Amino acid sequence: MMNDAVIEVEELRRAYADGFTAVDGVSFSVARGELFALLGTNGAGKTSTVELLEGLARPSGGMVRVLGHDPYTERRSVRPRMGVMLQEGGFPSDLTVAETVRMCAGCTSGARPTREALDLVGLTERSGVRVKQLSGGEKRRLDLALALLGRPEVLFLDEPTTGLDAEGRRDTWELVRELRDGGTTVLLTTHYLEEAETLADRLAIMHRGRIDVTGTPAEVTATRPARIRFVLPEDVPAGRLPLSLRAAADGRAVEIRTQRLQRDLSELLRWAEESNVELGALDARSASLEEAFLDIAARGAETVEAVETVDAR
Ligand SMILES: Nc1ncnc2c1ncn2[C@@H]1O[C@H](COP(=O)(O)OP(=O)(O)OP(=O)(O)O)[C@@H](O)[C@H]1O
Repeated sequence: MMNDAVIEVEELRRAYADGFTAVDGVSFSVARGELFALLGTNGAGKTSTVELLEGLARPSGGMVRVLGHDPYTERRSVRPRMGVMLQEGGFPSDLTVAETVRMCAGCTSGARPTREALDLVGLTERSGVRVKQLSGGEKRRLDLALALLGRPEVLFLDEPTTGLDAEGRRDTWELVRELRDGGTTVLLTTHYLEEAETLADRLAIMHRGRIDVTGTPAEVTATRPARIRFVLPEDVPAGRLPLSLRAAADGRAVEIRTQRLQRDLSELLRWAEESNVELGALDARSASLEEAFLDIAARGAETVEAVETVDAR
């Protein structure tokens, strides 16, 4: 593992009291100033993993280090240096926004001024409003302001943009990116693939307690084939397709999955041109993170792929 890793996880396991193993041998590391996204199907074990990193529970097995410390047994050394935005923040709903921030600032050493914290998340205008009157998205932003109060070195964001509208989501992305650029290490869980694709330096996709694939968004996407789809005219049997493309036909509808999109597409178009065949509903697209995700969700967790096991940074 690298020396400047801010988060290090090796063979991490978490079994609940009922015997269910929610985290089943997870390993990864996050370098200083890196933004790492943890994606996964519902119940994959993301929150169970992040809670171990935050020191909220003791692992059943394996190793966790945050800033070089065990976040559970050495919580006092680590907690002041981390910012945590849980999936559901619990704050007293009768206080106003500003009172809530001030109350939290009271127990945070070196806290940002209230005004600055609210400015960061665009809640300044709402500072006199009671928390219970905030919208869901505004509550998420207040959660984020609280996580940022102590200018943390490492920031844990559990689904930070759930419930935000498109503009709020983009504002949050911008802020998270600025924090990362300023040197903050960020671990983010999200259900929004676009969020991971845009923000993450590296990501991991979890499925049933394990990491199924990990790497940069481009590396993860590159593990999946591109796709060409079209419909053959009624009078052109699939048998007339070039040999290399024939296997993909199912009646008139053809779906070619390929690692060599340009080559196969050129071959197809050349053949169509020469044979004077009009391809219906022609659609060719590169693999996307969404495709990688859906493939993993549809598959078992039996095969573990690592497109990147050594950190590039
Ligand atoms: N206290 C608990 N006792 C037993 N099982 C639990 C407990 N908490 C969570 N689980 C189970 O552990 C599994 C992983 O849950 P976890 O919340 O970590 O997943 P997740 O990836 O964060 O899911 P989501 O995307 O739906 O938030 C789920 O099957 C869940 O039902």
